[in-house]
Amino acid sequence: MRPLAVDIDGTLTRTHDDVGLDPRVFDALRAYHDHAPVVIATGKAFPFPTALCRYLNLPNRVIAENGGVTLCESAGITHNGDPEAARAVADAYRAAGYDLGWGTPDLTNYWRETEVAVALEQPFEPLQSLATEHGLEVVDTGYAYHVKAPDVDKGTGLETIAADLGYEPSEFLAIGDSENDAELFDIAGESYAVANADDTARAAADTVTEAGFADGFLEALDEASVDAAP
Ligand SMILES: O=C(O)COP(=O)(O)O
Ligand SMILES: [Mg+2]
Repeated sequence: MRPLAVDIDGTLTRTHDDVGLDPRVFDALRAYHDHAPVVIATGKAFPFPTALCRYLNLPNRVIAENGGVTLCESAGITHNGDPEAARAVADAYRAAGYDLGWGTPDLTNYWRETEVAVALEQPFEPLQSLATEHGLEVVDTGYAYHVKAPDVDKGTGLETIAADLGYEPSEFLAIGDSENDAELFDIAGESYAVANADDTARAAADTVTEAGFADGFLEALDEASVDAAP
């Protein structure tokens, strides 16, 4: 079986409004790990995927902050991107009278080290211009705007983790739902967008599942195991 790189929000969750994990994914991920490595690849800050690994009792193989932070056995923790520029964008956005939109405490950004996330209800245009001014880009995951370095993404994160595990990125199966998964899909050998995926993810994926959210994830696992692997 191929090693697996899987997104969290929109892929392991129940619906768009119920962002809780579908409990069926716990057994599915643990069973997958019995055969091949599992990498959690997310836009969320570092503690979220590491906590997921901890409570699934899986090794810490994590791409967080859209590649801004990675963790794997031998490489340990890596930091990538331009955290100063991301902080400068957040400061300028606030100085212009806008808010990151998460309330207090802001647990979306509290542990975030290399990028900044802004709630989708907040004005996009000023965020986009400030990001461009600072050499950054804004990615819309369907759950947040992420202000990040353009040369860092889940694909570059997978390069780090794959090398650490002794695989090529092209040996991986990737499953996700949004534009922050596109580079992961490009570099993986086999990729599935779940049915709720956005246009960018659908276009980048080899296959779009019939079912959405966790049902789509489980469907992708079934299909991928039929198609054998390296
Ligand atoms: O936090 C987000 O905005 C998206 O997270 P995800 O990459 O796990 O879907
Ligand atoms: Mg997602």
